[in-house]
Amino acid sequence: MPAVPTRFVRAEDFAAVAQAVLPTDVWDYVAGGAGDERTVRANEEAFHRLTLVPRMLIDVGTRTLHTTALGVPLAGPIGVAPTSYHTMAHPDGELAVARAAGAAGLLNIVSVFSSTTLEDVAKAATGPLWFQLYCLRDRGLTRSLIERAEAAGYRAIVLGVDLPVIGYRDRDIRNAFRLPPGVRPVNLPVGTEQDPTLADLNAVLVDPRLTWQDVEWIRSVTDLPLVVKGIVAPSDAERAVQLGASGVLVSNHGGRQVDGSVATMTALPDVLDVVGGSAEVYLDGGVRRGTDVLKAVATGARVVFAGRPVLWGLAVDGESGVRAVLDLYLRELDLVMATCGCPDVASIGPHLLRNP
Ligand SMILES: Cc1cc2nc3c(=O)[nH]c(=O)nc-3n(C[C@H](O)[C@H](O)[C@H](O)COP(=O)(O)O)c2cc1C
Ligand SMILES: O=C(O)C(=O)c1ccccc1
Repeated sequence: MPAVPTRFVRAEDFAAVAQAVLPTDVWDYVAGGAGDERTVRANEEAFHRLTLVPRMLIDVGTRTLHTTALGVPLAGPIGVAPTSYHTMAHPDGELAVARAAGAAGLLNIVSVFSSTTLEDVAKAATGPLWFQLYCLRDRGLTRSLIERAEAAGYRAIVLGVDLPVIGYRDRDIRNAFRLPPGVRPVNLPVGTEQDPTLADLNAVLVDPRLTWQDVEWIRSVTDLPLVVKGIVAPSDAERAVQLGASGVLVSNHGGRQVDGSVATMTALPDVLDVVGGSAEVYLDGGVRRGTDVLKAVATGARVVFAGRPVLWGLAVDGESGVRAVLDLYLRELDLVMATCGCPDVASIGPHLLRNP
């Protein structure tokens, strides 16, 4: 086990310490969501409503959590969701997260709004990386980012489609939140002299006129598999797959975009009904415990991703804090698989759910 105190028994134990060490406005940026934060809570509550029906007298003496995503071997069906500006949380930022995810053998999705260049993250990484892109107003720049990700060894493009503009986030508005000094979107050509709000930066760069035609264009300019992130409507998932997406990441951006948006675990079964046979389906939002991972995988998710908990670990203790958070997910998942009668990921199925 990593060198962190045993008071960290669950991922959420890192939240309280992270809150204590981060500046208030940075904590609010990470923790907060859109509006009254009903969807932030709904994501977690949807997991709580699902109940498990463990199975007994199955040989679980030898267990493995191994799985794959788009052919990439992984130590488990949990990964790192893309989040912006990791050096806000810890000076080692994205490098610490990449090292921790690699050491754990887990998939790491790197945000285009990283505060470390995508090339430097790739050099530090020892495990698989996917690159999360927002389509920018400047299509030449968008294309060059895809080419840089290909050259650096990223194995998929994850196109974020749920952020035409940044949602109405009460906490950030109240705090007039701005990027801390020295924290910049270094993949992108923006000056270092301004003192922009996130919404300003976003409005300058990200294209709010994006449509399905642009998804086709992005699909056409790369040989990397395409994952569309930020979908909750089954018809949107269907269209993404028709246009050539290999995967769909069911996400409401951690409740940060549309307050009142459906919880991701509520949306997941309907998305699976439509595209589950033809694409891999992933989920994020409110995944906090090994039981949550099990419930999502039992419903049909290939891999689930954690956003805020990774940032809590990063704020608390850099690389080893992230490693500790990821290890908690794996350890909890291993034990809940054993106690539910699942020796491997393939044996996790809807038979374990009370309301499949
Ligand atoms: C501080 C923060 C920054 C984020 N930045 C991005 C981003 O740059 N790109 C992206 O696709 N999603 C971003 N997200 C959304 C996450 O990828 C993910 O959908 C969400 O955090 C999952 O919910 P969870 O935090 O409850 O695990 C961000 C989320 C947070 C909390
Ligand atoms: O804060 C976010 O959730 C996010 O996705 C984002 C996107 C662009 C710039 C900064 C943050």
